[in-house]
Formats: sequence, C-alpha cells, structure tokens
Amino acid sequence: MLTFPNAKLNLGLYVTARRPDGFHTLETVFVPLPWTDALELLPAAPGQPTGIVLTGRPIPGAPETNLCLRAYALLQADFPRLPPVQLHLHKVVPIGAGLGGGSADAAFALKAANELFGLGLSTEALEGYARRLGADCAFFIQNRPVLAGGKGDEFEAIDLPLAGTACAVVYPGLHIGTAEAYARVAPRAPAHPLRAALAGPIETWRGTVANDFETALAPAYPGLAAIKAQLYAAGAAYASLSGSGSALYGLWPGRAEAPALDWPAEYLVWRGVL
Ligand SMILES: C[C@](O)(CO)[C@H](O)COP(=O)(O)OP(=O)(O)OC[C@H]1O[C@@H](n2ccc(N)nc2=O)[C@H](O)[C@@H]1O
Ligand SMILES: Nc1ncnc2c1ncn2[C@@H]1O[C@H](COP(=O)(O)OP(=O)(O)OP(=O)(O)O)[C@@H](O)[C@H]1O
Repeated sequence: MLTFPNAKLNLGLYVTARRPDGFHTLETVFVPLPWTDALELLPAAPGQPTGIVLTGRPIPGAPETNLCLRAYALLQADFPRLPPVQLHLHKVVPIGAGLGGGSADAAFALKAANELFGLGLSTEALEGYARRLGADCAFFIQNRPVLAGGKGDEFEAIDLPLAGTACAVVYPGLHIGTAEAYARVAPRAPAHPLRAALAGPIETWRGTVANDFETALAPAYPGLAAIKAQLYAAGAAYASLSGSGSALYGLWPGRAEAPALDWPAEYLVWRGVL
C-alpha cells in the first residue's frame, strides 16, 4: 500500500504551561499542508524480517529507530499475528522544521497497516497509538483542521477561511530540535484566544495570532525574523513560524499562487494552495 504522509502548519501557537512530566500544554491550530513524503507498506518477502528502506532526504539517527518502524512495532505488540513488513519511506519534507514530518510518517504507517491487514481499529484507537509515538502524531490520523489543546493531542473541530489560499513555506536549512525549542519558551496565557482570533479575516491575524516560539527562538536564530519580514514585504496577508521552526510560511488569500521570491539556494521552498 502506497501513501503520501503530508506535513502540517500551525496557525498560532501558545505554550500555556509546563506540566509535571516535562511536557507543555499548548493552544494551537493544526492544518494539513500538501507537502508530502511517500511511504509504502507491503508484507515482507517470505522469510524476511520487518525492515525499512530510506531514500530521499537523509534522516538523522539509525534506520531502526525510524518512527514508522516504532509505529508498526506498537501494533504488533497488540496483534501478534501481524506479519513482517517491508517499508519504503521516501523523505521529502524537511526534518526539524516544525512541519511534523516524522509524526505524519508514523501516523500514516498506523493507518496503512490498519487498512492492509484489516485490523478494524477505530479512529479513536488509531489516535491512541499515535499519541504514544509523539505529541503531534495524533493530528495526522484524521488530518483535518483542528484546534488543539493538551500536549497538542486533544482536538476540537474548527472552520477556517483557508480553502484556495496561496501559501509559501520556507525552510532555511536549520534543524531546530523540538525539545531544545520548548526549553527556550516561557509559558504564558494567550494574549488573544485562538478560536476567536482566527474567526476574523486572514488580514487581521497579523495583529492577533502569534507563535510563542518566534520570540523564544529569536536570540539564537536571528535569521528567522528576516524571513518573516520578507514574506510580509512580498505581500503576504499573514506570515508565521510553523511549530517550533525552523520553517516559516506566508498566506496570500485570493491569489492563484504565492510569489516566487529570491531565496538563498540552500533554502527549501514549497509553494502551493491550501
Ligand atoms: C512544536 C510542535 O510541532 C507543535 O505542533 C509539537 O508540539 C511537537 O510535537 P512532537 O514533535 O510530536 O513532539 P514529541 O516528539 O512528542 O516531543 C519531543 C519533545 O518536545 C517537548 N514537548 C513536546 C510536545 C509538548 N506538548 N511539550 C513538550 O515539551 C518535550 O521536550 C519532548 O521530549
Ligand atoms: N520518519 C521520520 N522522519 C523524520 N524524522 C524521524 C523519522 N523517524 C525518526 N525521526 C527522528 O526524529 C527527529 C525529527 O524530529 P523533529 O520533531 O525535530 O522533526 P519533525 O518530526 O520533522 O517535525 P517537527 O519539528 O514538526 O516535530 C529526527 O532527527 C530523527 O532522528
């Protein structure tokens, strides 16, 4: 079975408190971003153990630690008759970008195994497995816009005026580790509750919708603010860091496509429509 795990963007992100277990509570909105990896899951050849072939963008760490294998191992612990599988992950989405790429791969591996082997797991059950793999991971099970609370894994539906909005995502080649980014944030209550702020036209979000990681990361990564300024200079109605960075995005409602800007050659840029 061939799937295309997509990335996500965060619209607003408030780190509201530090929890006793070291994680943080969030208020954020997740939206799917159609920048995708490719992930194939097939029964392994007879006599072969479970394995993964990795192509595309290099992934730090040993292949055995890949989140897709960890996802399949979780299912095998509860379904001992699941056969060995051969996974092929072609990595496209940048890593350490705040785009949730690794989490998406793991969630899509769970969904593919559920379907291929007829496990009959409900959406809630799949989200339960996903939560054990990463805070972001459960979002990718339903993969539709949500207002998220808790660790970023408790969801409420939200309607957003985004359909047809042109978008550019800019990854400046900096790998910002998620734990490192959280360690730099001072938790606080949101200045503007997110659901109400996002109910306004996109043009108003600049004054009302913020990502707490932007200020927290600014001293160590001064180049991020310059990218955001370039997106606004190019006419974006709204621009922000996604998640814990280092990718930033701009939104151009009512335009067929985002402008092609003159970014340094080492940057990765995705342009498309949400
Ligand atoms: C920054 C976001 O992308 C926003 O959507 C996510 O919160 C990150 O979620 P994720 O990559 O799935 O994170 P995990 O793999 O679960 O956790 C990585 C590390 O990030 C920190 N972490 C993560 C999520 C959270 N709510 N609080 C945290 O403090 C913890 O130090 C944790 O050890
Ligand atoms: N399939 C995968 N894709 C990406 N990273 C993976 C994968 N499996 C395991 N990893 C590990 O997870 C780390 C990336 O996690 P990190 O949280 O920084 O980035 P991300 O998952 O790409 O997106 P985000 O920054 O939004 O969480 C990598 O350094 C790598 O060691």
